[in-house]
Amino acid sequence: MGVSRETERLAAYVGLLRKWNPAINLIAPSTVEQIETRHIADSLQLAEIAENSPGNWVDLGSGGGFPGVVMAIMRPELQLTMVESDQRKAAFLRNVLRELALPHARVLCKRIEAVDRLDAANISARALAPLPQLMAYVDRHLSASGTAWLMKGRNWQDEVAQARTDWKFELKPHQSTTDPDAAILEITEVRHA
Ligand SMILES: C[S@@+](CC[C@H](N)C(=O)[O-])C[C@H]1O[C@@H](n2cnc3c(N)ncnc32)[C@H](O)[C@@H]1O
Repeated sequence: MGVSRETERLAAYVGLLRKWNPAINLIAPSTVEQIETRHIADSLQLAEIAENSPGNWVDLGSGGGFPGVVMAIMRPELQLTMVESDQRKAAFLRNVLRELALPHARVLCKRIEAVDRLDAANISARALAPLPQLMAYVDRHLSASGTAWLMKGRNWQDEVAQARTDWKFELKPHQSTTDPDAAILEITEVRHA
C-alpha cells in the first residue's frame, strides 16, 4: 500500500518546520524533538474530534501552524483561514501552503482584534491566550451556531471558572491524549454573561 497523501504532507511539513525553526522560532527549540509526538499529535486529535463539524474553519494565532496546518492537511477541501500577526511566521505559513499544494487554506497577517468579523463555523486556538481573552476573540469571529475548539493546558478548569465571570457558553471538554491533564474545550452558544 502506498504512503497516503496526508502522511506525505505531514512529513514535508515537519521538514519545513525543522528547516526554518532556527531562523524564525516557530516552536520552542526544546520541543523540536517532540514535533510528531506533541505538536502534531495534539493537532491530529483535534482533527479527529472535529472531523464531522461542518463549515469553514479559522485558526487564531497559528504560529508555526498548530493546529491550522495539520487541519488543512487532514481536510484539504476545508476553507481554512489562519490568523497570525507575526510577519515572518505568516510568510512561513504561506510558504507551507504553497509547497504542500493546499489552495483552500489562506493566511491573514493581522492582529485578531483588527480582522473584520469572520463569521466562522469553527474556530481553533492553541497556546494563544488565557480563556477569558480567548472568549473575546471567539465572540468576535464565531458565527451564532459555530463551535470553538480551544486547546488548553492543565489549568483549564480554573480558566473556565474565570471565563464564566464574563461569558456564558456551553462546554464539552475532551481529555487530551498527549497529556491527561490537558483538554480540548468544545464551546458553543457563546454570549456575554
Ligand atoms: C505561543 S504561539 C502558539 C502558536 C501555535 N498555535 C502553537 O500552538 O504552536 C502564539 C502565536 O499567536 C500569535 N498571536 C498572539 N497574539 C495575537 C493576536 N492578537 N493576533 C494575531 N496573532 C497573535 C503570536 O504571534 C504567536 O505566533
